[in-house]
Amino acid sequence: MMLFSEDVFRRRSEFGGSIELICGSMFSGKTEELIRRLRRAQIARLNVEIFKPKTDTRYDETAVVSHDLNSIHSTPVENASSILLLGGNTQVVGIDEAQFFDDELPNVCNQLANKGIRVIVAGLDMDFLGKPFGPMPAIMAIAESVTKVHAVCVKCGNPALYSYRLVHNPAKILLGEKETYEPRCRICYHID
Ligand SMILES: Nc1ncnc2c1ncn2[C@@H]1O[C@H](COP(=O)(O)OP(=O)(O)O)[C@@H](O)[C@H]1O
Ligand SMILES: Cc1cn([C@H]2C[C@H](O)[C@@H](COP(=O)(O)O)O2)c(=O)[nH]c1=O
Ligand SMILES: [Zn+2]
Repeated sequence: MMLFSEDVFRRRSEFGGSIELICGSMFSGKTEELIRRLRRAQIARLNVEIFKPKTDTRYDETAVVSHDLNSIHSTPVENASSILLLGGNTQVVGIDEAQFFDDELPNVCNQLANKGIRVIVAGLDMDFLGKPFGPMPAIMAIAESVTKVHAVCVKCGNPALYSYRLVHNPAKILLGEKETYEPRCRICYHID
């Protein structure tokens, strides 16, 4: 049984580049799924480079870290174009917290994939208002594979697709964890 559609897809694109997107709310397992795919690539002895935006300093300056503290080394970058400066023998590129990158990110992903690189991107599809977040919709449109993962709604236990902000702050970007956000399903998100 195939658990992830990306596995089916990879058989077809073994020798070519591609873009895979992992999206969902906070606590939905995006980072864990990203790390899982990247570790498998490392086990296959492929040259893997991982990037995250410099602004995301939550758990660690240089590592991509999941809420369960599973981690993998990464390079923090100032903007999307910096990702193109990677070493010449890179075969797989991982990008976490893609929603924080600038609008060049889709173009950067396309350039890498067109060079034969497997690009795996993870990020929030919606902000706390339920609006599409940054470059995520554009990456969705150009990706070969899109995996939407769900957290567990903290109110009712159903699959959650929203990140509910618990504090009053209208800024789009507000780093935080459980004290600031909780994952909620459609019904519980709209209740209050
Ligand atoms: N409400 C929740 N629903 C699902 N997972 C949760 C929840 N609260 C905490 N977690 C933990 O968060 C982990 C996922 O973390 P992570 O991959 O960093 O998520 P994301 O990158 O999507 O924010 C889960 O494996 C689980 O242990
Ligand atoms: C919804 C929402 C989230 N953020 C911030 C909060 C966290 O620091 C990250 C998301 O991290 P995760 O790996 O997906 O858990 O994004 C934000 O700045 N604005 C928002 O609207
Ligand atoms: Zn709910």
